[in-house]
Amino acid sequence: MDLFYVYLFSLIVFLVSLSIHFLFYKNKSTYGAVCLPPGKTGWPFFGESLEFITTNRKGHAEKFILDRVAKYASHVFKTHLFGAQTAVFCGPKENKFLFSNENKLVQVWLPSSVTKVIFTSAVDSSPGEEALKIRNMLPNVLKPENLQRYVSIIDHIAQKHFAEKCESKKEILVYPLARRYTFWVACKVFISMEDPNDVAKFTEHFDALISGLFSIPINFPGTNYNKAIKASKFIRKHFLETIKQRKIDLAEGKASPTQDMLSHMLLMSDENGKFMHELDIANKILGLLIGGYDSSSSACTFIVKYLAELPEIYAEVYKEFFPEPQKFDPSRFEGFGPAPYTFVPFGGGPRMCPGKEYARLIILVFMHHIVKRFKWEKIIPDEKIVVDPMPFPAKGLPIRLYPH
Ligand code: HEM
Repeated sequence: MDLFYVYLFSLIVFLVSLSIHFLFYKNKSTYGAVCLPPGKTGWPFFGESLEFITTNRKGHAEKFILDRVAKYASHVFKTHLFGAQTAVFCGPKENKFLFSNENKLVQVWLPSSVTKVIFTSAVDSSPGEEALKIRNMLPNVLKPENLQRYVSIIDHIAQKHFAEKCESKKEILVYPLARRYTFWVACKVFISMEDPNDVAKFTEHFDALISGLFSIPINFPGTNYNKAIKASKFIRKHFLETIKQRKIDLAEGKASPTQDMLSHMLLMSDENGKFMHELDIANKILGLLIGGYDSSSSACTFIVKYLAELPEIYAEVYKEFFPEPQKFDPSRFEGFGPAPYTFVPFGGGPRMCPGKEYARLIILVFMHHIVKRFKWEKIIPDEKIVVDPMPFPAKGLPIRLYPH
């Protein structure tokens, strides 16, 4: 599993570092001559983005980070990515520092190029305030009883996908299957969208958004960045229409208050009894889709990849994880786990991923369906891994299926 975690680790480091409004930059005038970490800020405007993107596309996302860690002999270095001065933090000590200093020494922040795609000018709060609202809202929307309600929906979608895409086939592409599955689940669970034509149209726009989100921010017709902005407008417009219709349906009793995240968000008020604006809701749903789509489908794909490479682990998974799963037996977690602050797939501290339980659920259902039905082997033994912005196998991870 090492490779996946290296990629995940570097992505986390990247996300964490991008989202830090670090005091070196923000409070320079207040603190006078601050001690900047070592590093280079590269070319004007481009900074080191081209090198970052190139190493990612070549499948060596970790190289950009590890080269600099070695060169500067430091787990903190400065660079310039996607139009923004950036400090990259890596290593357990540095993770601990970040996770325990949110809103004290560091604050959530996004490059303006990313904010321009995700949010609209009509939102007057900062990305930090937006993230805080999502963090406060999600536990309510994704609380265990709601997740429990979604299990049968998710299971139904997984069954449909495996029946349609795998049952009569000897070979399949895992990555497109995982993406299609996670996107269908999100469309249904977030906004009750299930018409195949709507979902397909939506997927196309969403893919354009994701691939332009972390690209060189040149807003010119034909660039990935320009396509991402257009896609984001299309998706938001669709969300707004859905939200308006849902309000009517809820008022007329044609929609259920618990049917999906959208109903929950519409009916949820803050401590002052204020409800969320329609545009606010549209932005939040878009943010959740961005946070959850690539990450979950990439995780599903890599689990399938590693289970093909590690048959002894597959055999254990097939037997299902624990001899007496219902028994209260905390000793099963004994032994040497990862050292603190070294294994942080969902981040840590106040910014820890608010979608982690939902993510675990959809990944688990996906794995349950594939493991229960098949054994498999990889068709391309050394398939290249590309990172854009999450890691994925360059040819989509073709596998040969062997039904049980
Ligand atoms: C395997 C799947 C996933 C992984 C590995 C993952 C990982 C992460 C990580 C590392 C962060 C922290 C980033 C930072 O500190 O800047 C994060 C934040 C976030 N994740 Fe996830 N995530 C996953 C799935 C999801 C899903 C399914 C959703 C939505 C339902 C989601 C929504 C979010 C949101 C909204 C944030 C921002 C939180 C904030 O800034 O306060 N994630 N995720």
